[in-house]
Amino acid sequence: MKPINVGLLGIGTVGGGTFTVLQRNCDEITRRAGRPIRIVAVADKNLELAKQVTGGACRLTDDAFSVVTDPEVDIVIELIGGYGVAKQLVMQAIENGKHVVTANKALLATHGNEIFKAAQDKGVMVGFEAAVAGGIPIIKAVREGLTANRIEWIAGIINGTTNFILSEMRDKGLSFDTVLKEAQRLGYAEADPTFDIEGVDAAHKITILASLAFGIPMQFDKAYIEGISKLDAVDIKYAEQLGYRIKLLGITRRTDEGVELRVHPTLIPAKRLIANVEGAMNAVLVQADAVGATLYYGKGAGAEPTASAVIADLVDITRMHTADPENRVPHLAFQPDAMVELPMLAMDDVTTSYYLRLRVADKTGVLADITRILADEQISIDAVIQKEPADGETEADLIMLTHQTREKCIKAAIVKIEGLGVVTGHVTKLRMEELGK
Ligand SMILES: NC(=O)C1=CN([C@@H]2O[C@H](COP(=O)(O)OP(=O)(O)OC[C@H]3O[C@@H](n4cnc5c(N)ncnc54)[C@H](OP(=O)(O)O)[C@@H]3O)[C@@H](O)[C@H]2O)C=CC1
Ligand SMILES: N[C@@H](CC=O)C(=O)O
Ligand code: NA
Repeated sequence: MKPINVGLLGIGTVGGGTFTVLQRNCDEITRRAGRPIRIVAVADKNLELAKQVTGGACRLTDDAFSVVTDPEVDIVIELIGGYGVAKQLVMQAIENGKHVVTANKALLATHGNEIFKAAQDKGVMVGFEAAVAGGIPIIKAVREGLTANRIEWIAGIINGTTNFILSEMRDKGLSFDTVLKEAQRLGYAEADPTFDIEGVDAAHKITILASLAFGIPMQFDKAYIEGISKLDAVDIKYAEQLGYRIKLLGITRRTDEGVELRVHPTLIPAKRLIANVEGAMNAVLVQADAVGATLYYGKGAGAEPTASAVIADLVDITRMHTADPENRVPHLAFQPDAMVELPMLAMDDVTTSYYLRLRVADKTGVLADITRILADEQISIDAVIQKEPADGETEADLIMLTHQTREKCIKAAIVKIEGLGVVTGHVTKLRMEELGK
């Protein structure tokens, strides 16, 4: 059977893993794809690295544009990253009639609408399984496995680096910087690790999932994003005492008023499976009307787990290569008037429960003042813990869990609470999600 020819752009962590797994499992992959998948060209700025990984088994170049114009290439795999040259390469590959596989969630979340439109017009496929939750086949699950369902919400631990940092800090008492360096050494972190830490990478991924789930265009610019850099170890401890774990979650939910799209540290009941996802592992919980809740768990980062998803797309495209473009699985389920029917919800209008931590004077009447402010904003309290002041101190931590309320109400209450003379400094606010019954 005639092989399908692949051009690989970028042979770093994921590119290297892809080359290795394709070679190692060559026979099985060929059998499953129905024909051999052959890497005919590799482009990387570092030719020495390319030589080392490939053993010189194919054409090597430092000019990625020569690969996307190469008439011999059927599928281009983009594993360079970023939105600059990667976008030009992907657009040129499509323009030249080549199918594309990419792990680049930053590129898709910000330019996906343009890329998928170009691919649709040209009748080529764009595979992006590796772009969300690495090796977990979540794109396939949402696009194909759950296709009968009306998806209600998706919540996921979709950044391995931050989950690894939170787990290692909690379990081993290691410092943030030490664990981040380890995540970089293990190849989990983005080229710019602030994308991981500040929640941007998770926001890219949840933007893609929201598009797939609700049939809306990618709207990364409307995502609310808060990372873990301001998370305090004391809140992780108090959350545990209250029976919760703090995880950086990407959440998207269809409500009557619009679509929520948000990333922030979130308290989750410790008994939920997803609360026990540790290290660089990812997990995505999908709530859908027919099937109910389904949970997908696995490695979201690293060379071979991500390669597994890249190669799954290669095999898919190889199988569908000859199918009529009109009858392939659509890239996304775009609906022309989805924007009107399903506007994106501003963060102020999102409803959730909250964990509040305040530093208060150890005086009578303090709690009454605070609860009055919350009541004025129609916020009801679920639980309160007041810590004893440490020896020699006159202030103590007060932790409150609220029932569901709107973000704008909690913000208004916090402004008033911070204005009380008995409250020192800022109120720490973390969001909570029950994620099931
Ligand atoms: N690492 C992971 O676990 C995961 C990564 N991803 C995504 O996969 C993509 C690749 O990530 P990763 O493999 O970690 O990144 P790496 O930095 O390890 O690999 C990228 C490679 O591309 C090379 N490169 C950069 N610019 C060019 C260019 N203009 N022409 C040719 N080669 C170039 C780099 O060379 P040099 O180093 O010399 O710049 C490097 O070898 C990114 O989009 C990332 O977000 C997705 C899921 C998981
Ligand atoms: N930096 C990302 C890599 C995979 O997408 C992560 O840590 O999850
Ligand atoms: Na995936």
